[in-house]
Amino acid sequence: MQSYSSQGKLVRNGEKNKLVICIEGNIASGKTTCLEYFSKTSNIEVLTEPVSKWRNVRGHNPLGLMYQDPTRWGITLQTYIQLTMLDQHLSTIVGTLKHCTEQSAPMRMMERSIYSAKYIFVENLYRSGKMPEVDFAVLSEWFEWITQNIAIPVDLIVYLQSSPQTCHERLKERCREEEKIIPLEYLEAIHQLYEDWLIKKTSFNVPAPVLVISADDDLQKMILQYEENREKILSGSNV
Ligand SMILES: Nc1ncnc2c1ncn2[C@@H]1O[C@H](COP(=O)(O)OP(=O)(O)O)[C@@H](O)[C@H]1O
Ligand SMILES: Cc1cn([C@H]2C[C@H](O)[C@@H](COP(=O)(O)O)O2)c(=O)[nH]c1=O
Repeated sequence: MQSYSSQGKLVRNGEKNKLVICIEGNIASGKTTCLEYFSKTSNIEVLTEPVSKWRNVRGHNPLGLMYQDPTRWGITLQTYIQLTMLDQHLSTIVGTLKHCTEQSAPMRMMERSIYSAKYIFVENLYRSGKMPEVDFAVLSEWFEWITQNIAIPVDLIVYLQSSPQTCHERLKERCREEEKIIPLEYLEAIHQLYEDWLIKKTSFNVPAPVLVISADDDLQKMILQYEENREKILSGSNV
């Protein structure tokens, strides 16, 4: 079922009042770990990034292909990520939902967003000269059509701000096969794009207020920070 917002955008019925929190941050900054922590809270629907789809679409691995040859496969991966992110934003299917007494949780926490896929990763491929102009133009046309015609509400962005060095260490520890070739410079470029977008606010539209949590700490200290910020996060506020 669908309806239209006052701006004429397509809206998924029943989703109008759901609070949407996006957890943003560099690769291996601790987003999934954060989502796993909050998944223990009642009435929160948790949606992690569909990385398994990006690693296996009908037997193909666009994530792996992109890291091997970004110029050839960047558009393929990013087109698919844009689709799967849109699907996540619009999905009415309940994610990891603990102790939820309602049919659909009043709050959704999701890992990244269609916005960061475009403003961070597509942008990085393009700026680093690894995405041909025509691929960037086609992806941009798709993104603009989607965001102009479909309501993709986000109420709060939680930015896990971490140093690229920390991410590099954690990435090596996590040891995802496709990511073994990621150099520190790649994480530095992603970090800079995140900082320009969410801290300096000089690059692209920021679709929601931003709550910054420093994410270089060990797990125990991160949990303390999540508890200190719990009320803000669950009320969708950064103040
Ligand atoms: N605060 C932390 N301190 C140390 N290691 C962490 C911390 N948070 C996450 N990790 C580990 O770092 C790796 C990346 O974390 P993950 O949550 O998967 O990051 P992301 O989802 O942002 O890519 C995982 O191996 C995870 O267990
Ligand atoms: C959104 C997005 C992600 N990727 C890549 C970056 C990482 O290798 C994985 C996601 O893993 P993370 O630990 O959750 O950061 O996917 C990409 O290349 N393009 C994108 O738009």
